[in-house]
Parts: sequence; C-alpha cells; structure tokens
Amino acid sequence: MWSSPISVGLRLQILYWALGPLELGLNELLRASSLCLDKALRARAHTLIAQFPIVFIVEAGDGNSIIAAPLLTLPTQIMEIGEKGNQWEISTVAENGNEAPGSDTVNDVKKRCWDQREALPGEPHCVICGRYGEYICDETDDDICSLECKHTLLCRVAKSRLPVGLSPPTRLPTTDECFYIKDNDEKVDSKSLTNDQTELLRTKLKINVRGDLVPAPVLSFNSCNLPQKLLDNIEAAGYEMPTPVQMQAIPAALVGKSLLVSADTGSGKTASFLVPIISSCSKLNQEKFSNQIKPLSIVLTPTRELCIQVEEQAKLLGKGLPFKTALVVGGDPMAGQLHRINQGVGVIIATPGRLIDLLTKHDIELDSVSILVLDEVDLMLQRGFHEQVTQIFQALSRPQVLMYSATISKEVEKMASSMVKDINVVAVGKPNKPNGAVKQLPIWVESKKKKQKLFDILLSKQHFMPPVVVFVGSRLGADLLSEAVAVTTGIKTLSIHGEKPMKERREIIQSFLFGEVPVLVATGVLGRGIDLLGVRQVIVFDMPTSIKEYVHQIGRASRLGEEGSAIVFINEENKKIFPELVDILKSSGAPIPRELNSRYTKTTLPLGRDQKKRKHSS
Ligand SMILES: Nc1ncnc2c1ncn2[C@@H]1O[C@H](COP(=O)(O)OP(=O)(O)OP(=O)(O)O)[C@@H](O)[C@H]1O
Repeated sequence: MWSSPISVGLRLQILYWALGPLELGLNELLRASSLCLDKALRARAHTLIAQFPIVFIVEAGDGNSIIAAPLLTLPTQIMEIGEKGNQWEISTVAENGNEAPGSDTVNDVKKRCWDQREALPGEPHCVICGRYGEYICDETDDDICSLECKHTLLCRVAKSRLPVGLSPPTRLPTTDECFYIKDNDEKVDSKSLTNDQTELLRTKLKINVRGDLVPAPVLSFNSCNLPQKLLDNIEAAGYEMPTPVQMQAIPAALVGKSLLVSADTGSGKTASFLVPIISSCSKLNQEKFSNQIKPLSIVLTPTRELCIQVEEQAKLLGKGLPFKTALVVGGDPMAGQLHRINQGVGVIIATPGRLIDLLTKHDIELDSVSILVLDEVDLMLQRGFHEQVTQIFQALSRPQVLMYSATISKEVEKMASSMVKDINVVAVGKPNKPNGAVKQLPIWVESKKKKQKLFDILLSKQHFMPPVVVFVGSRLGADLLSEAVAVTTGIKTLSIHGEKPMKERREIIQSFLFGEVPVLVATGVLGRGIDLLGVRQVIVFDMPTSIKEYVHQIGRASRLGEEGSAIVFINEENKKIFPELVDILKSSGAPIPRELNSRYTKTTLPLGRDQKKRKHSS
C-alpha cells in the first residue's frame, strides 16, 4: 500500500491518461483537473479504469506537490482518495485489476462496484457493470458484483414496474469513452501532443480522421479557447466533459475546417457544431462587427421539430452572449421570422424549403454567412432536399461547411467532397451501425397480426417500458393506430406526423415528454435527430424502407449511451432490406428470428451446383 497525505484546502486535481503500454513524461501528459471527490466522477473514473489501463496522477492544486511521478512506472493502478481527520489520504487499492496487497476486503461482501475485480473469460459478469459477478441477487436471480450494483439493479427493476405516466428515468453518466476533465487554470494544448499520442488518443476514443492537419482531439471544453460565458453555459447545461465526437469535431471546426462527421445517434453531435458556431459568432460580434446585422451562420435540418430542438439548444448554450437565433420553418408566420433576421442574428436554423421561400420573397443578404451546417446530411443530399440545399449553398460565398449524420455512406461522402473542396472526414465509432446501447429485439409478425402484437406488448408489465415511441410508415396509419391503441388498451396515446399543424405538433411532443401521454405513434417526422429524453423503448411497427432510417429510429431509445431497447416487427413485406437488416442484427449481436434467417439464407446464398443446373435447364 502506498499512501501520501495532502493538506486539506489545496484544490486537488486528478490527471489521468489512457496510457496503455506507453510511457510519457509528466510534462507531456495531458493536464486535466477535476473535482476528484465527486462521487459520480469517481464512479465514472472507475468505469474507465475497467476499460483501459489508466494511470491516475494526483497532484495538489498549487502545481508543486506533484505526487504522481512514482506512479508513472506502474501502468495500471487504481487509486482511492479518502478523508482521514483533516487530511486526504490517497492509496493504491488495486493493481492490474487485482486486490491490492494488504487489502482486508477480500472475503467481505463487496460494497462498491469498484471494489470488485474484472471478470475473467468464462466467469459470471455483473449485469450492471460487467465486473466479476461474485454474488447472485436473490430477488432477480441475476449475477452482480457488489451491494452497490445490487441496489442499482433493484432500482431499475422497481422503475420498470412503475405505472404509466410517471416521470422518465434520470440520466446516467455519459458513455464510458468520455473523459471527465474540468481544468480551471491550465489549458490543455493539444498541439503539445506528438503524432503518436494523438493517434493513440484517437484509437482509444474510436475516432477516425481523414484529411490534412486536423487538430488533435481535446479532452476538455476549457481547452478550446471558448468565451467564458459559453463555458459557463456548457457547464450549466450539465455537460461535464465533451463526448468523443465533440472532442474531435469542436477543435477542428474552430480552426475553420470543413467537416463531414459521422457518429452514433445520441452522441452529442448537435453541440459539436453549435459550440463552434456560438463561439465564432459571439467573438465576431464582440470584436469586429458589433453592428453586424447580417446572419453569420445557417443550420439546415430536414424537419421543423429538429429545427426547434436545435434552436432551443443554441439558445441555452448562447445565453448571455452577443448571439441571437432565428427559427425559419413552415407553419410559423413568415413576417415574424423575417423581422427577427433583420434584427441581426448569429444563426438561422431552418428547413431548406422555408428558407428558400423566404429568400425568394424577401431581400436577405447571406454574404456574411461563414458557417453552413447540414444536419442529417445524408437525407439533405437526397432527392427532395438536394436541389434546395444546392440553391442555398450557391447563395453563400464559400462558407465553412459542417455536415453531420449517424449514417454516412460512401456515396454521401463523394457528394460532400464534390460540393466542398478539402473536406475533412471525422468518423466516431462504427459508421452506419445502430447505437450499441440499444438492444434490438426483432420479431417476425405477419402484417394482420401486428396490431394485436402491439397491444400485447403494451399490456404486458414485463415488456412495456413507457414512454414509448411507435414508428409507423404513414400519416393515416399513425392516426388509426393511435386510436386503436387508446381504445383497446386504455392507454393514453397520441399520434404525430407532418400533416398536423405546427402548434399541435409542439403540444403533442410536450405532453409526451412531460409524461402525460405514455405512447406516441409517429411517422418518420420523429425518426431523426429528435432528442426524446426519457424514452428508452421504441417499437418499430412498420419497418422503414431504408436501413438508415431504421438506425435513426431505434436511436431514439438511447441518448449518450444510456441503455434502451427497440422491438422491431418484420415480415415478408420487408424483404428488400433483409440482407442489410441481417447484417446489422448480426453485427449488433441481436437475435435473428428463424423466419428471417431462413428467408435471408435462401435469397443470399450462392446457388449450389444442382440448383444451378435446374435453373439452367428450366
Ligand atoms: N458533453 C455532453 N455532456 C452531457 N450531455 C450532452 C453532452 N453533449 C450533448 N449532450 C446531451 O446528449 C443528448 C444527445 O445529444 P444530441 O441530440 O446532440 O445527439 P445526436 O448525436 O445529435 O443524436 P442524433 O443522431 O439522434 O441526432 C442531448 O440531450 C444533449 O443535450
């Protein structure tokens, strides 16, 4: 056991680095301070330790009494920070995943999750944290590692039994790949990372980058030279640390790179373009163009709902800064939108059709627009939107272009590169795959039995996890199904689709998010980008015709890596997407229904010799 006291009163910092086998000098380490005694942070840190070999370096806030040096030679250490009298005590509690020598907790029931060791291959895993599942929870018969995880498990079970309409679950910490850093004084200078270190960091964060001179990822919002007010707003929004896509995209966008970014649904892509926009606009407004009344940036999204949501987030992050927003969507009066733009705005958030309408009917100068964002870019470059987007693009004078989606194909990449020269590609995680936190449960259901199956699920205490979004393929279908659900099950249900007036759509989403209505039947209008906090279950009643839309729809069941589930109805009518669906299900480790498997095998396996002959002779 190694320990060292630090006098209370000194601000403590935890510096850490996912080192792997690499050895770095202290000066080369990323500097990142954080409130090390915060319980949630410690829990998260321990999760990180479970994933990577990490060195924790602890130093006092005055920067002098660095006690990290001896640790650098020990690549995997787990440190505990505790209070003793008026001293903080720091001790090694584990090394390389084993109990630390002298630990007296070996035979006791483990209290906390991080007291438990990693599970070896073949050993039982804790259903909550994945560590060694040393105990069995009597109430549920699940393997668990500690009292702490037992408590979490029982809370979850209790929550899943809550009656319909109660408040949505609280947020869990962000994904494990996220690093918590909150350095108050010292700025992390990513330029000081060597190429090898940058590569290592990107590998750890599953970031892939193509293009020239893309800056290294940052581990903290504080490292981005953002206006202090913006940093305050980020903190007030509860963003303790950047998500991986934000770590890479924010610094790259801030140096003016045009980007094509793909990352999982619910991984924080919106803030990764809003933060650079707000930063540049408010700096411009403050420093040079205090009287600037021309719009400085444009965000285009495919739906009104998404525009509203992006504007809300922009307002939240831009609060108190010289940065105004204008929402330009159909359904709201154009005069008000025009008036707002003429007052001078930092960003116009618009659907392409309405913006073109506004531009053709009124004289709006866009020559000051320096950033254009295409959210859900794969959809924006598809027929229907492509022409409008090109028209808007041509009205601008060579802006920096930031394009985002969870699904970006090679074809979209080609189109993006032909539209914008020297575009840099940033891909976080596995491209075009569903968010791994969403458990997919495909069920083979014949079309005429789908309604009954849905009612059964909604009436089942075990399977119904409100609030639930049910995705259907048509507007009429949405209305009819929502009515049928309400009548048959007695559960309050509403429908939402593009034919309903804007005001009504807003109210429906609100009552759903407030828990007044536990089931919402929606068309694709809610399929992309919408951040339905609290929704952990999606039912895909009508399988969309494209696998991309499927990935987006089931993505509504998880935000920032929180676990969710998607029950998916499939049958013969979806055969066009069987190959892609099977591929997605296989790569996600999801079960594949027998009927799907046999049909897929029939349609995709190369013909055997006999079959070929028969085919030839017929
Ligand atoms: N750094 C952060 N820390 C904590 N929460 C965050 C952070 N960044 C974003 N969020 C929250 O995470 C949620 C998901 O973010 P967002 O909607 O931007 O995801 P997305 O990647 O755009 O998803 P989709 O592909 O579904 O549109 C939002 O509620 C957002 O407020």
